[in-house]
Amino acid sequence: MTDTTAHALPRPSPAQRWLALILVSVAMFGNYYVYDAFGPVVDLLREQEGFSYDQISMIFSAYSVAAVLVLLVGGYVIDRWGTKRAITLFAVICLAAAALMASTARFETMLAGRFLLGLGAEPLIVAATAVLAKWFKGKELSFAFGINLSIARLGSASADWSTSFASPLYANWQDPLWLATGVAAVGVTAAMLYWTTESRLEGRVNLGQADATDRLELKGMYAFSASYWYIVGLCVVFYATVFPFRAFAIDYFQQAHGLDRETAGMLSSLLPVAAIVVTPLFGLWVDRVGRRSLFMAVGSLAMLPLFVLVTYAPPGPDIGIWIPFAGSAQVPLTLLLVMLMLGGVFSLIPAVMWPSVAYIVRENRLGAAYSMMTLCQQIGVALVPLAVGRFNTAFAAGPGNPAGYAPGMWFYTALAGLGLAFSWLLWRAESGPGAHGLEYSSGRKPE
Ligand SMILES: C[C@H](NC(=O)[C@@H](N)CCCCN)C(=O)O
Repeated sequence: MTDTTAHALPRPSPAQRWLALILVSVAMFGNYYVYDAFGPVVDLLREQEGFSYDQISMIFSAYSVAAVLVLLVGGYVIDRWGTKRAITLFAVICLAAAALMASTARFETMLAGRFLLGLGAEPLIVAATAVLAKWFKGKELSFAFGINLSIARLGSASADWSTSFASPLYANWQDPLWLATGVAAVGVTAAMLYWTTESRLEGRVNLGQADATDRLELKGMYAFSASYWYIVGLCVVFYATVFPFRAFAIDYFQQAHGLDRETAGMLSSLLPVAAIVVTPLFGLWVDRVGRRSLFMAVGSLAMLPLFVLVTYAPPGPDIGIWIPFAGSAQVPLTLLLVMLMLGGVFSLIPAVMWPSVAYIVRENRLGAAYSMMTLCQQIGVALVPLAVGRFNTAFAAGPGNPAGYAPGMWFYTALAGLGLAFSWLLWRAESGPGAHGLEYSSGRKPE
């Protein structure tokens, strides 16, 4: 179909747009569920299969190594195959990865499974973004992105909640991973339904053309401003702290704080649950008042004491919590407050940080800017768990020696300090003459 013929067609109706959004979001739900299904079985792999913390960290990092490699070529696949085929292909890769990880407790197989997951999951996120741009461009695009991310985070929370609603499966390490494979199959089904939907509507509605994927080319990166690189720095240390902490959190709460798996799962789920609810609200607030770099600095400052608190502060009284789908539990006040604070930071920083790039980088370089940011993010997320695993092993962390987890927590604190330094540098740059308007609601200094 020529561009002129496409423009003569009507834009998709709201019902058609929302159907596309739901299908793509279910595919993302499956993606995030599989990613986070590994954390709740860490203790079982250690106890039943004799995995060391070093091996667990390597498995976790294999995702990011694959992500770094695939981010360099993922855009080409999407361009060549089109979003509807690409999204299905990547969802099938996630399904194969989930099945491989569930199939056997051989270290090399698990490593390969997690690597395969990185090859499928990261370009699936890129393809999902391209799909939303196609259907929602000029119509509630930010809101659609927000809903998509909230449904994806529901996948993360559900993986944590599975320690409650699927507790009989946790008699062994394998069954929870088969459940994750089932969820990945639901994701593939959603991706295929999306393929059918788009194919049926082709020639009947004007789906326009998502902007050609602005590929990641290393030449030209020097042209990005210092403010962009400060945001990238914050992105790296922020996610390299939060994602590895989440990966080890359920095991950590069990071993170092004596919680049972269900309670540890519920506590860990507070992070994505808070983000589901609060991220869009922070987004709306910041759009209204601006002050983006200040908000990032405040988020970084709030994160700084949390890992020290969780290590050294007295647990305080037990508090009853209730979470839908997971049930109720008694959790120590200190852990509850720390997780709520971290949930707040996990809502605030992503809500402000990702959109801020759009104010700093020219529109035609945005794709490359986001790809570079994600690539750097994944390098950090690959390296930090290896370091934390090394600390845990070297200091013999375990239920008999909870103090052995402290060096890992100090490492997270050091990263949070680095995040504060990056956001302070950004705030300083954005308060001076070369500012990009991050501090203004409109993104521009009022005349
Ligand atoms: C928006 C952001 N997404 C990412 O950082 C992805 N590159 C990695 C997602 C890993 C799966 N849980 C986010 O989730 O905040």
